[in-house]
Amino acid sequence: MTVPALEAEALGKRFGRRADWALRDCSFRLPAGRVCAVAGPNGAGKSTLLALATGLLAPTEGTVRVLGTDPATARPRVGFVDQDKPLYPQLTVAETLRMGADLNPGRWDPDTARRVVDGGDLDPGKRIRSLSGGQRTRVALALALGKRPELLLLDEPMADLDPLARHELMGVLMSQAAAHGTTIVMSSHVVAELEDSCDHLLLVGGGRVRLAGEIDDLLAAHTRVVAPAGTGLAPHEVVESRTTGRQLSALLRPAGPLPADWRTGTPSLEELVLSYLRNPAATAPAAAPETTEAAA
Ligand SMILES: Nc1ncnc2c1ncn2[C@@H]1O[C@H](COP(=O)(O)OP(=O)(O)OP(=O)(O)O)[C@@H](O)[C@H]1O
Repeated sequence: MTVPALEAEALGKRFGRRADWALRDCSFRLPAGRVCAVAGPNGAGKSTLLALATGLLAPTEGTVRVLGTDPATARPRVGFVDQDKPLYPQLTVAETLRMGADLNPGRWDPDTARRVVDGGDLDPGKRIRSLSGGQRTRVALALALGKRPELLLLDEPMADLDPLARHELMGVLMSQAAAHGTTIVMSSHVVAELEDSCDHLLLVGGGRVRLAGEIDDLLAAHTRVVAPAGTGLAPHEVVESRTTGRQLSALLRPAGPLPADWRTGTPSLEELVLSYLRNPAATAPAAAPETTEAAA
């Protein structure tokens, strides 16, 4: 079995003894080489999970292993772009990239870093403090990618980019993943945006991992159905059901063949995610071995 890129075991974090848990009972395994979406609403625990993986936060309970070791040891092999994109405001773009090269001797890939910066027509002589939010994101991504990380952790990387820049930078990320087998983990609220790029999902809600696994497997395990109101849905696992007039609509995990007179369809990733988030009591499907496993 290959070493997972990220592995959490009963991981939990709370900020202070009396505080609520920001993240709790979080267990999953992300194989290397995947592009993984970390989705969930505001305050779900996405940033906390990424900060624990970088070692910037210490767990209150449980463990997280990164590239087969502890987060501090793995740090030289990990790139991280924080939601706040911390950069030195007084440095120019060129000086920032030089700093990236100095901090990563033997690993630094100047061509990739320059390609990311050039894609935004950024003047290398401009100071970081005079850049827009989206331009800073571009520099932060250039720094993280120039490091040639084996694992790239991105917290809301696309939030302040315009649609063109988003598309272009997503392309850069995907080509990096394909060329170097980089594992990418990126958080976002916009699930539809991740559907085309990501092959794995970690859905965090209320501080717990609600769903985890290969997106294709998760979608294939669920069916959208429309049946006459009052239809019994047993023995199927119901994630969500709603009756409007004479019609019952539901998202199920079928336990066997469905009646031929039900209308059925495969949900979109967004439908799946929203159904689980609207229904906190819905349980996750059992994970397949050697894919991301949730045991929340
Ligand atoms: N430094 C901190 N001190 C105290 N509480 C914190 C701290 N950081 C996060 N929290 C709390 O932990 C919980 C999870 O926050 P987190 O930032 O991980 O969520 P998130 O899913 O990234 O949210 P968003 O999508 O809004 O960025 C929230 O209730 C938040 O208030």
